[in-house]
Amino acid sequence: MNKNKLTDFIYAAMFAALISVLGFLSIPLPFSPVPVTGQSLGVMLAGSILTARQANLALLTFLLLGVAGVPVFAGGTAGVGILLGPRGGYLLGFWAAAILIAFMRRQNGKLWHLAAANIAGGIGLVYILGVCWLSTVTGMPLAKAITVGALPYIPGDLFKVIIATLVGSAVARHLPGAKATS
Ligand SMILES: O=C(O)CCCC[C@@H]1SC[C@@H]2NC(=O)N[C@@H]21
Repeated sequence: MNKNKLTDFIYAAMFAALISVLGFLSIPLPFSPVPVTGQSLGVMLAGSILTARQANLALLTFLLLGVAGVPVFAGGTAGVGILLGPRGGYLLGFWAAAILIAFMRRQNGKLWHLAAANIAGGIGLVYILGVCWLSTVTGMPLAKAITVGALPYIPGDLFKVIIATLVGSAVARHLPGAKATS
C-alpha cells in the first residue's frame, strides 16, 4: 500500500471513530423519533478537514460498522434496521454531507466559505434527506416531518457549524496535505 493510501485509511478510521464517539452524545426528544446528537459535528469536521476521498471513506466505514452491529449510531444503537428506519435518511445524509463539504471547501479559502459549506452540507443536505426519509418511512405528512425532524435541531446545528468551522480550519492548517482556510 502506498503512503497516500495509508494516510487516507488512517484519517478515515480516525474520523469514523470520532463520529461514533460523538453519537453517544444523544438526547432523545419526547415528541420526535430523532434525537439531538453530536454526530453531525463529527460529520462537519470530517468535511472541513479531510479530502473528499478521505471523507467518503470515513463515512462509509462509520455506516458499515453500524450496519454490521457495532453500536455507533445515535445513543449506542446499531443494525440495518436503524438505517432503514425513521432515522436512516440522516445517516445517508451524513455520508453525502461530508463529501459535499469537502468538495465545497476552497483551498486557502475564507472562513465564511467553510461556514457556508458546513451549512449547505451539515444542515441543508442532512435535513433534506433526513426529513424526506422520515416522512416516507413513517407516513408522516412532510410538514409534520419538518416540524419534528428539522426545526428543533436548527439552533444546535448552527452552533456545531461555528465549532466545526473554527476547529476544522485550525486543524486543517496543521495536517499534512490538508487544505488551509483563513
Ligand atoms: O440514528 C442516528 O444515528 C442518526 C441520528 C440523526 C440525528 C439528526 S442529524 C440532524 C439533526 N441534528 C441533531 O442533533 N439531530 C438530528
